[in-house]
Amino acid sequence: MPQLLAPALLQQLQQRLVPQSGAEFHHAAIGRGGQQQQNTSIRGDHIRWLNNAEQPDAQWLTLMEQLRVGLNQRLFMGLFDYESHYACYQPGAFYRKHVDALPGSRNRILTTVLFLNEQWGADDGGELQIFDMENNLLQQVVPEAGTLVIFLSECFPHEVLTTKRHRGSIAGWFRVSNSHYGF
Ligand SMILES: O=C(O)CCC(=O)C(=O)O
Ligand SMILES: [Fe+2]
Repeated sequence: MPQLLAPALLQQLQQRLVPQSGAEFHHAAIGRGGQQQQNTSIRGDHIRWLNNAEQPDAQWLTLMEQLRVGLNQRLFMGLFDYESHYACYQPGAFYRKHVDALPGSRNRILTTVLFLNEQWGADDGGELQIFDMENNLLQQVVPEAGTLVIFLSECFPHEVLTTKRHRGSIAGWFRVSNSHYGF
């Protein structure tokens, strides 16, 4: 989906990627909970989780809350909550092919990626490639400001190609509550 957001909100979200904005980024890890580890051979981005007590984070989270309610009403997806982080990829960074949810874990259901980069060029790299479960390339998405990508977390392996420019995005996940299963 290109250009979904109001330009003013997009601009404010872009500002949060500027190092002087006061926002602290840290090296992203892979795995969850106690199994988290840094592995720069798999991903090289720096992240910061969005905070509902700050702007413009709250505006983005409000939009995603509206989407969550809409999806639940129309598609009965039972989405329980949403978490998201800003991600900065410096030149040379990438995120190798992965899925955002382990099959069967039923925690992360739907992935969103909003891109924050103005005038991305054909030679800038950093495209998001999306595959099916047989490893066929389905889409190659240019990380241009305002484009929002949404896909089922368990079903679409994806990869961020090595970027030649600073590359900003907000990745997020609609989740179901694990405690809703097994009763
Ligand atoms: O920034 C992107 O294009 C996607 C990042 C990603 O796949 C992730 O954080 O899981
Ligand atoms: Fe991912």
